[in-house]
Amino acid sequence: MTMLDRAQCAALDAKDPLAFARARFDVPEGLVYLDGNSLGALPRATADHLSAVVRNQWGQDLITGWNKHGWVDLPRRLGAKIARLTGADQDEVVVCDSTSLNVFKLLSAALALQPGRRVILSDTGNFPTDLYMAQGLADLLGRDHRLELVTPEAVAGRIGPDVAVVMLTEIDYRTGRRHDMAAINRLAKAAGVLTLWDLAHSAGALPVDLNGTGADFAIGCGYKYLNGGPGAPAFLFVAKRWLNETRQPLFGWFGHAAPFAFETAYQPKAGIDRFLVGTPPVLSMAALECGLATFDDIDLIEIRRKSLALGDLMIRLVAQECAGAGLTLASPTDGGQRGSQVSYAHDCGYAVMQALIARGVIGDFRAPNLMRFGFTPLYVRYQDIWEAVAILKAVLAGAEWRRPEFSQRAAVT
Ligand SMILES: Cc1ncc(COP(=O)(O)O)c(C=O)c1O
Ligand SMILES: Nc1c(O)cccc1C(=O)C[C@H](N)C(=O)O
Repeated sequence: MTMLDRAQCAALDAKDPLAFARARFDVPEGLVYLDGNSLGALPRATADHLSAVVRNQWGQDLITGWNKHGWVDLPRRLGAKIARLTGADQDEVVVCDSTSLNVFKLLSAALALQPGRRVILSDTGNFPTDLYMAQGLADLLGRDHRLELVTPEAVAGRIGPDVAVVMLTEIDYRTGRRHDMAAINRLAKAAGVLTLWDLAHSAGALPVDLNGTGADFAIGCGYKYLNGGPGAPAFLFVAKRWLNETRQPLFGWFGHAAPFAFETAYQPKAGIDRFLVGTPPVLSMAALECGLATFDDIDLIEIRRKSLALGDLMIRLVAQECAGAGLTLASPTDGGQRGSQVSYAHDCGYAVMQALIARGVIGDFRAPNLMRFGFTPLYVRYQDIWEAVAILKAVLAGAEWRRPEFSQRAAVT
């Protein structure tokens, strides 16, 4: 294979059809940001928009803002934008609460549709909060419900008549390995099993086709590829066929048929609104609105194409520049099996990542030994990958990562 150099990476940027989108973000000068899979970068419009919402809408219009500025419609308005990114209809998605809470709500709703089935099936690589919420719910239900974990490869074979729900994260947060959503949905449907997908590492990173593949339920994050800011509200999807069949157990007034009638008895609203609980966090939603606007006029096929090209480039450059330096690729080499990140195992991965961050290359570390690099095609350039690998090579060749401060674990990694 021919050697790649910086000039070739620059040439890829020069003909990148998504290059214009970087101007939609404020990425600090001199930084290579490869952690948009954990926290998306700041959209250029967010600070002014938030300031206007605070000063003009809240400051001037006070309580009248709920009607005057459509604050009350934000969960549906933003949900409709996420629907476009996830292959859903506009009335099937709503923005609310956190991913964890939405797991609880939708898993409860799904289990209630499956009397007589007791198993929640997931895989050992799933993100812990999803597993914890399922364990908590199974405890609460106390009717022999249980969470069963198998390896990702064994999920398809385990789908069967005792399984109520198969709950999976499409893209593994550690390795970027991708589940075949269409195949799992097909198998599940044939066995009478419902599906609940976590799209935290999918939404905004690759085209998702919830309805086309027959998904039943899904949830996802607003602060990763959707660029909604730290702690941005999450979203949830319920397929139309279940919308009025299901209820979730958190009977909050925003899910009530007539919240401002202030009745004492709960009556769920028709449609997706019954999955709302309480008052929407308007300022956080205003930030997420700007995050979602970064996708305006952008084709997700282009995003996927560039995301895979960035990942392939990283894999090729690391093989070329860092051979024998103790890195083992932990992500699929086949792009079709991979999300928008590449991870490497290294015995001292945490310290190496801290040394990289100190030199302006921001990725992250996941225990026990994985260094993660995420690619956000709207603002990551091919030259950034060159830069990241050149710095990785220098860090691995030197001794700076052995400095004691780089081994001290921070509270949040
Ligand atoms: C797959 C997945 N699900 C859920 C979460 C987090 O959920 P929450 O936003 O409720 O903290 C994350 C990351 O934080 C994640 O990677
Ligand atoms: N949600 C996060 C947080 O509150 C602090 C630090 C990181 C996160 C993350 O999103 C981590 C992320 N879900 C992961 O893939 O590991």
